[in-house]
Amino acid sequence: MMSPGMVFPAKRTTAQANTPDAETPANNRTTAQQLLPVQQYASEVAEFLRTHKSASVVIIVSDTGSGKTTQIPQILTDKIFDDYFGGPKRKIAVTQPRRVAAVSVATRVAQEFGCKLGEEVGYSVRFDDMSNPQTKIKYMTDGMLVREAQTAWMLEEYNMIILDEVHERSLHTDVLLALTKKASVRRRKFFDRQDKEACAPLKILLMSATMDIERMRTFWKDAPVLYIPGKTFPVTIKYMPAPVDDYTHTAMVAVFQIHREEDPGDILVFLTGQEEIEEMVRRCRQVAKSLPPQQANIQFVPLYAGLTNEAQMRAVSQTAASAHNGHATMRKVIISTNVAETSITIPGVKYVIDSGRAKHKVFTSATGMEVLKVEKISQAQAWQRTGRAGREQAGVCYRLYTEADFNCWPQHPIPEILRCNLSTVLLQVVEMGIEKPLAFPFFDRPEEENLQAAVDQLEWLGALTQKVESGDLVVETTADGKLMAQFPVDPKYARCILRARAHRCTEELLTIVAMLSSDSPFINPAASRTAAAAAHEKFSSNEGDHVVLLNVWRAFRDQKKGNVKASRAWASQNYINLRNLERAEKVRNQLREVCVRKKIDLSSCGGNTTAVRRSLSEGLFMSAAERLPDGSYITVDTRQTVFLHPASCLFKTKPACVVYGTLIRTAKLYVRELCLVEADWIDAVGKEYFLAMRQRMAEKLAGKTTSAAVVAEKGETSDAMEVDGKNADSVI
Ligand SMILES: Nc1ncnc2c1ncn2[C@@H]1O[C@H](COP(=O)(O)OP(=O)(O)OP(=O)(O)O)[C@@H](O)[C@H]1O
Repeated sequence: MMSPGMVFPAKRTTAQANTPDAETPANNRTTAQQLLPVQQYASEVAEFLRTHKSASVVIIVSDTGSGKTTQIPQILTDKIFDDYFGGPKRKIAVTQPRRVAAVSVATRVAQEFGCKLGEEVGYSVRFDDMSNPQTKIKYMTDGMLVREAQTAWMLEEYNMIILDEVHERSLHTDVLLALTKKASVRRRKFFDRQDKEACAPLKILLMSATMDIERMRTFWKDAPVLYIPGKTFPVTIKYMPAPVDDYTHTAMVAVFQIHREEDPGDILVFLTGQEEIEEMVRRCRQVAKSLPPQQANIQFVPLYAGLTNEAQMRAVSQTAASAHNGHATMRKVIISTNVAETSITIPGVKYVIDSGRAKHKVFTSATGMEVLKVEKISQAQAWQRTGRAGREQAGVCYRLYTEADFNCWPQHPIPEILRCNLSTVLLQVVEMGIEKPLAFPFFDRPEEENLQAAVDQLEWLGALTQKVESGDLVVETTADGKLMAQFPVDPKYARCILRARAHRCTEELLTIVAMLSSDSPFINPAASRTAAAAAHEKFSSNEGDHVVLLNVWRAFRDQKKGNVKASRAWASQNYINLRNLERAEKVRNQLREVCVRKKIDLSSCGGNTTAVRRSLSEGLFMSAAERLPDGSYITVDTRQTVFLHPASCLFKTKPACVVYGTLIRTAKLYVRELCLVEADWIDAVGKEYFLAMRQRMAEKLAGKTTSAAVVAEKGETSDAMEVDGKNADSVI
């Protein structure tokens, strides 16, 4: 709907748009760039910003694929904007909710800009920075910008922050919405006090194809909106005539039907999670083996957040094999989670298959549990997925749900901030000097109970103290909390590293936390599962999955003393993914740097893995489960029934007490990344916590407090891994 302040420029032709004048950004773009709607309206963008020069925030909305992410930042580097920015200095941060988008878009824009990646155009994602002080356009994950804000919350380094894909309402984007609002007010004050050199005003630009414009405008007090019309290429939408029971099976049928019947063009399939994707890739490869020779030109590539940067980039870039040059070519099928949902262009993709589902975090403050669940997506997300087709040519999107179903979905996703454990982000916010986190101007305020739960958790972890002053909750980070905030990991793992000082095993904990922050080091090829399992057996441990990771790391490190060739041979013999280990090594080096910088004692326990488990127990005591006499497991704090995940090395040994890294709900509530601990250890650090939690649960049961579920557990939550395959012979 049109709203006041929204500009609909008159349709322009390419020729008009490219007429150079002093008011129009210089046009040295390629023809492909010039054809993009955003480039055709470059002079309107300039006019819009000039008109609203004094506004700290502006909004640009245009269709998916029209050129917001790649073109707007480039246009803004033009010298005609010197006046707008208050001088020639230009540094623009463009945030993305996901790593793969930040890296792939930066790579593309560097090419278009004609520079080496990491120079004028760069990126910064967790554990990987390709930028330098001269970088003008820095694509970065929203999480990285929040991290930078920890040391400079006014973001003085930047003239402009572009919050891209703002519709997605990722946790960090929401923090940045509030933070940039505060920073822009403060910087304006500095500027007006003539401190112009020190701090230019901060400009904020919000972009998306599918944002809730009215709400954004309200939050920003009537921010002006520029709507850029125009599409790149049409995308035909096809719905299912009736609901499907098993979307992975239906997706597979659709893939092979497209391959058989439709024109060349790559296929992007949206599923929900790593296991489901790997399983579909495996089954597809199996089916592909029995295709007639003339149809054998098909390859399957997984894409999910846990893959290394390199593996992700391979999935999203056009390989020589899948280049469509007019001849019968290899058809690439990318099977992805929602990491490919926004911003990125995967060259060659003509068909999108959308399962209509994604794995979301759901947090219940009553139990303190954050669980990953498969849920239906929102309409905005469905449109973003559709938008991955039609970027280089006309496309088709197959929606594996009915139109009637789609029409009932919410328009926008539930913001992550309302559905996740807030402790990590709260620690960052407090470290920025925000002492009253409950009064932080969140775009959508998390329930007070949820915020309080996060503050409590951080207090239990020893990261902060809290007190009530004049009716406000005031928090202060402890010395340990300040250190914990330095590590780019969940505070509970930062606490494990800090506890390792007392047990003299910081080196080992750095390894484990780095390995947990990277993808699995194990390879399990379908064709040689038994051989792989036998090879992995030598790293096994009856102390838990963390010690297994440590064993792999130690074997890897010993191998590294030999030469590269020997290292490769070792990895291949042992079904180990060397790349993932190398990534873990990089992460480890960064964590170690934090220790060196902060003078955290670095010690090793050698073979004494009890020290390692003890450190883990002291960081993860809030995630502990114990065995009951009947062999089942419950969580120690809130007495929830859980199941040990079959992939854990402790699945068969059924220990009396464990701490765990993740909870995942499929048909059952599973705990994963298990470590064997003594009940006494967790009691020693968590006794008061357990008492408090049990008391709280008892009060709730007695109905003394109100309901605490943060998000109503709504929508279908079945996980495809648990659903029996149903026949769907033709879906398109
Ligand atoms: N890596 C790439 N390879 C080929 N073409 C690309 C690539 N990246 C971008 N493009 C082209 O640039 C166009 C604009 O992409 P861009 O990401 O800037 O659009 P957008 O408006 O930000 O889309 P979205 O809202 O989906 O993020 C794409 O439609 C595509 O034609």
